[in-house]
Amino acid sequence: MSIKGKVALITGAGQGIGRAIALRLASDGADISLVDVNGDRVDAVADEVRAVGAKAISLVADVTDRDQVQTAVDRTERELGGFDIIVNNAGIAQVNPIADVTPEEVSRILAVNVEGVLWGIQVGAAKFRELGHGGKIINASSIAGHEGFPMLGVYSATKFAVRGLTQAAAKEYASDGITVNAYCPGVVGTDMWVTIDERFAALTGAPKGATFDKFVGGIALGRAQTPEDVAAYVSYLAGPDSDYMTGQAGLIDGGLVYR
Ligand SMILES: NC(=O)C1=CN([C@@H]2O[C@H](COP(=O)(O)OP(=O)(O)OC[C@H]3O[C@@H](n4cnc5c(N)ncnc54)[C@H](O)[C@@H]3O)[C@@H](O)[C@H]2O)C=CC1
Ligand SMILES: CC(=O)C(C)=O
Repeated sequence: MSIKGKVALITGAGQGIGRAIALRLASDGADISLVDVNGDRVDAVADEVRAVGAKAISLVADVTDRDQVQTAVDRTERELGGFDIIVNNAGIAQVNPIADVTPEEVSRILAVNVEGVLWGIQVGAAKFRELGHGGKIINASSIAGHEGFPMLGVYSATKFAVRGLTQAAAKEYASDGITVNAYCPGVVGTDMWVTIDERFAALTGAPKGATFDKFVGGIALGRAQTPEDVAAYVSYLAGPDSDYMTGQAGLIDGGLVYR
């Protein structure tokens, strides 16, 4: 079944997993609103989406600012003629042992990974209600939202928080015909993992690439995940085949964490 004719907004769409989701939902038939703090990157992805044959707009917005999220959702509806799916994908990682975490770091990662998702849920659901129809809200959690990893403690806390928000929102918005689910990727070879690996190397003296290889070594399917692997699951969550699913945070990690 398809999402042909639907409009999807994706945050953090300038690269990595967000870019792959945009291209996948465009191939599935949706028009795409691409949101990121990096305007050049999101413009380039919009060109790629148009090459697939979908309509695309690129919007610069910081998900930590509710007003900017509101403007992005309003412009999406106005410029693409609807609003049906929001993917709250934008996120950042931080690597630090709990002993060394600073208040500034905590504030920043909570703002992006938790508040950013919260505003996307709140503003997105309000727009679905205003338009008088249901919708799909899809949030980025992680394997780190199911299991705490050393040096990734605060990041893990934010991704557990996304699962909590997803469950609560699923219950609050169910009667509006809005479903709320999360995706929990494993080890995806994006810039985020380059940064994580470099930071582990700097903190522990591990050779560059060793931390990434160690995580990948634990994956039952024997390879790192691609952004397209994640996008395939988000395609299911965005489409009608998942209409009877809400409040879930599914692991899509090649068999790394078992819950
Ligand atoms: N890469 C991985 O292995 C995994 C990633 N994830 C999650 O998937 C999501 C996407 O990750 P990646 O594509 O790997 O990351 P990435 O670092 O490659 O891309 C993130 C994008 O989000 C944008 N962004 C960052 N802060 C923003 C803000 N305040 N407002 C708007 N846009 C902002 C960045 O400019 C960038 O384009 C994140 O939520 C991440 O935590 C979850 C599990 C594994
Ligand atoms: C980047 C990430 O989500 C990890 C390490 O689970």
